[in-house]
Amino acid sequence: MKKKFEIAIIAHDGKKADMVQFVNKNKSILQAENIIIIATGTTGGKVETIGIKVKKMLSGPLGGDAQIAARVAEGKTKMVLFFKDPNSSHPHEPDISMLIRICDVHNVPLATNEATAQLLLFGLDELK
Ligand SMILES: O=C(CO)COP(=O)(O)O
Repeated sequence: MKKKFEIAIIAHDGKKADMVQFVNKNKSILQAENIIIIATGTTGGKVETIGIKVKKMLSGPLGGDAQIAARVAEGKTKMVLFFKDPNSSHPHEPDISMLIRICDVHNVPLATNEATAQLLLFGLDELK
């Protein structure tokens, strides 16, 4: 558990409060010294308010999901925790689909809801 392990967190507007709560709940796991957290812009800004260090990408609609997809493709991001809102539509849906596809192409663990995200964090030691 010494090698750097980059985790991306992303939340749609309707799920941002859940994400902040989730990150807070999992602080002890996420603040391990080798874990780097990156996020889409607005999600990252919210998570920073609880004292978590986050490297912020662009906001989702401006290309943040696409930037994270590129990092997955390059082998930099090793896990994606994405709290999608299934009840809202997004102008950047093509970027969201691209991110999901790229995770599948590169066999990178991707959670699209909180329950799965929790299981992935509990399984983190298996992956590192
Ligand atoms: O739109 C998003 C994911 O598709 C999230 O982006 P923000 O965190 O910038 O709101």
